[in-house]
Amino acid sequence: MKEKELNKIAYLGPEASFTYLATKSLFPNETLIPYTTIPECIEAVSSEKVDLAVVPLENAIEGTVPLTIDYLYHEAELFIVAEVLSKIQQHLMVHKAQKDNWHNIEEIYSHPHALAQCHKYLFYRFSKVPLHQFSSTSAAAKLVSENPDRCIAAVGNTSSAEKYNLEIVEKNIHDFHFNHTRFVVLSKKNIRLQGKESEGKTKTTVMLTLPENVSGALHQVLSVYAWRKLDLSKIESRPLKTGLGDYFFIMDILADENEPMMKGAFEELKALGCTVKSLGTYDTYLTPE
Ligand SMILES: O=C(O)C(=O)C[C@]1(C(=O)O)C=C[C@@H](O)C=C1
Repeated sequence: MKEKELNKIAYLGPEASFTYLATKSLFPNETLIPYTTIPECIEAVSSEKVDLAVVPLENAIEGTVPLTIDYLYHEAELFIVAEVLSKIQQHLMVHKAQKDNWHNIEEIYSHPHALAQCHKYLFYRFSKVPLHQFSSTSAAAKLVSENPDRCIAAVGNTSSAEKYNLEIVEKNIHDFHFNHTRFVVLSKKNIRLQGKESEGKTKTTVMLTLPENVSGALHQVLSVYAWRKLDLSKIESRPLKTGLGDYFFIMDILADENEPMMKGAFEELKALGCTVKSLGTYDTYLTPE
């Protein structure tokens, strides 16, 4: 598929969310369409309302975004065609009408991942203030902008503060300095995003289940990769939702799925009784800081 055909891109919005910034950095000239939730973004690309969707997959402090991983395994037949890594800085913001009153904040709104990234700050500084989970950081900022009379705050980025005309009253409130989020670009087709300057890293994401009641099955799976010198950059398990103790594994391998060693690995995994689902091979992009 030629890149000029990929012109409608869904993202977790509204405008100014971290996902928006990641999407805009990779697709500056395309039509970006905001959706309220991750499942809505995934559904939009699955039903071909859009060509691609960009959603968060993993954060350096909070780990995997379960909704994204679980939808990719259980609900959708999609491929990852690129990943974008973004630096994340969280700030506390209020309506400009409340800027001198912010020590009396009564409620704080943000995306659950953003609240969790600032857990220590919020706990020590605003321990009695209720925290409300919202669909995104920018949706929380928009809510604050629509309520000038309420002394409420949002946690989010500087773009949200600018877009919704809010006052940042405390900067960099995330608990750990190294805060990055990994976003993935999803497509119905197993294509590779072309024509953009990538970091030069190639990655393949695989989801697999182990054969039942086989001792050492995970060890066998890891040896399939190990003797071929295929470098795993991530392994994680998620519940299969069929019972306690039932899991699927997500593995990222730093290689192209079309390499002979990778093809051999997939064949061997299947012969061992694993189910293997590849989400495709893709490149890594960075958003400018
Ligand atoms: O709320 C946003 O701004 C998002 O784009 C979502 C999201 C996430 O799901 O992790 C993205 C990056 C940050 O880690 C916090 C929130």
